[in-house]
Amino acid sequence: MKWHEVSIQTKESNEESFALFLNSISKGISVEHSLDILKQKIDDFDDKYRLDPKDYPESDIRITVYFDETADIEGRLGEIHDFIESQPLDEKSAIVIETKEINEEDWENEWKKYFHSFRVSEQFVIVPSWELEDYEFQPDDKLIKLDPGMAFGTGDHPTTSMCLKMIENTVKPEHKIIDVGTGSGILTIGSHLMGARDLKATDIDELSIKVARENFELNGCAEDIVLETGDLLKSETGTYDIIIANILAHIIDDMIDDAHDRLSAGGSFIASGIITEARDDIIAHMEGAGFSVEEVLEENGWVSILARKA
Ligand SMILES: C[S@@+](CC[C@H](N)C(=O)[O-])C[C@H]1O[C@@H](n2cnc3c(N)ncnc32)[C@H](O)[C@@H]1O
Repeated sequence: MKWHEVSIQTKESNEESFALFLNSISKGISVEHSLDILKQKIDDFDDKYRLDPKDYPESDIRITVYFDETADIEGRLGEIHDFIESQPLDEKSAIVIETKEINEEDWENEWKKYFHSFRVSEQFVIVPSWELEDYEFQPDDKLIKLDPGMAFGTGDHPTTSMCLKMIENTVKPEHKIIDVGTGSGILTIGSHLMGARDLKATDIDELSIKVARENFELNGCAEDIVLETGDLLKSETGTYDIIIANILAHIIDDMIDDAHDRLSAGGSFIASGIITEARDDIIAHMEGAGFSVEEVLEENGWVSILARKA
């Protein structure tokens, strides 16, 4: 299978606007940071990784989207140019757009250049499958082994890492959990590492289901997880102690009432993928539906909310 790869280099301050827009016209995005930014974010980055500056974006970030071979790529590029024209973005004239056609197998190798092991929370460490042998972990580390393939969820996006922090503090072995929009499966794997064994992961995208299945096997947790294609909570009939969803604000908004219905008394809703501008509306909707908001994390224009059913 061939894919059209479209990558956009720009300022980090434009990430949120691009992420929202590109997620609305594609199945998912990846974001790579420049060497300067990575060095700020990851301790001892220089020592750990062999650095070839050619592998990293020259601008702050490079956002990449993939369209399958049947997509009207000229039309998509037109939409991207219209978006740039119409939005108040920083340093528009410096935005660089590049396109290329790639084979699926090549794509998997491209990923490996940019995706490295890193600590995402006190206990969770993300380790790509090809770095497993080299990673020197601490006794209390909980390793999420990952090969994200073409699914969203490497852990380096704040919407994912904030969920993992909430999972670390909330999930107990006795909890029954559903991860809606599982992507690479990362949040379900994190929940399994916290001891939960009654787990369900769903996604609307078949490719994510395939990647999640492979990652569950890589982490030795596939047997404890029901993995299914699904649209939000629409066909769910069970009751859960924790519902996790890292999608987008308007989609989270659509599922608040169903989440309340599907939670046991005292159950938790971990909702992420919410832009700061939508935070207050989402909180108001949650409170109106009968939730009490217990924790709000914010990073880089993104918000994650932990709400409890009374
Ligand atoms: C931002 S990614 C999150 C992936 C992963 N859970 C994480 O935290 O990194 C959102 C995921 O939600 C899925 N998704 C989007 N709309 C959905 C829907 N209506 N029902 C279920 N999944 C959906 C997408 O296919 C994508 O895999």
